[in-house]
Amino acid sequence: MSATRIDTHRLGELPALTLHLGEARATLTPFGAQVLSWIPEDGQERLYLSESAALGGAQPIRGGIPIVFPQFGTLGPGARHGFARTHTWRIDETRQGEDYVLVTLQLDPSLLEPGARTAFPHDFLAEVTVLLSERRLDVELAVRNTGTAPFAFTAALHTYLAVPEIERSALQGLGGSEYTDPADPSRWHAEPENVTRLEPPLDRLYRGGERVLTLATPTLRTEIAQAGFGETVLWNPGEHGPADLPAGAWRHFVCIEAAQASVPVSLRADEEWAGRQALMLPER
Ligand SMILES: O=P(O)(O)OC[C@H]1O[C@H](O)[C@H](O)[C@@H](O)[C@@H]1O
Repeated sequence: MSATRIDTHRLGELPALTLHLGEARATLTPFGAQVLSWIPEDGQERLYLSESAALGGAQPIRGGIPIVFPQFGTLGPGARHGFARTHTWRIDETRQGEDYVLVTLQLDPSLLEPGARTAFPHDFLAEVTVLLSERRLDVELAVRNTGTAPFAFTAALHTYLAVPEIERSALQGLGGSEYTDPADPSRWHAEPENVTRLEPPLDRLYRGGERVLTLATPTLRTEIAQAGFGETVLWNPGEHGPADLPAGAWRHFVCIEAAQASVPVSLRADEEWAGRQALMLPER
């Protein structure tokens, strides 16, 4: 039996929780319901967090697993990538079993700054569940329409995976899919190769989600699966990236995002949608 525990602490200005299960651990903050670190039982950090990430509770945090909701990118009238990543979620539940540790966080309109509702004036309950087990981390985003009228949204789990050197990393499992530009999903291209070399700048949205991807670096292999989300986005800005990435930092991560971006999710009153991403150590 593994020892489980949840520690509370601070990261910069932000409150944080670290989930422990034996040697495995994951750290998250209620600001954005964002996972910031996942270290599975092999002791190797799998998530990238920028050394220049804003940890003041006002700006989005560059790294970990940002929750994108209710708008992916600029595909709508609201804030870029939505308001979920810049609001503090309520911790709804923490639970520990013999082989897991779980935290659930919630966001609803009562927690939003007034301006955030202008572009998305709907009644909703969003729930993020972070589940740590010895060899995997599961993150789920569930959204319920708690109002009386239908609404639509786009969303993603914008996961930053750490790689020692992006030039020596590859992603297996996308062969046979089609991809497009996430900012303008109109023209689609075939991806004939099953092993995608990661050559930034990279910004691609792939159709389909029912597959297991393997991120392979000279020293680490991580498997990535998703459900509910029908698309996968690969992103790395290359050397001309945003200001909250130090020089050269682009070489040390790739975003592999479980997304629902080009096709919005529509929910009628009382309907719920859920999407998940699992990060896993390969079978021994
Ligand atoms: O800088 P951010 O708002 O966090 O966005 C970072 C990136 O997210 C996604 O992957 C989009 O496809 C990119 O076009 C965007 O640049």
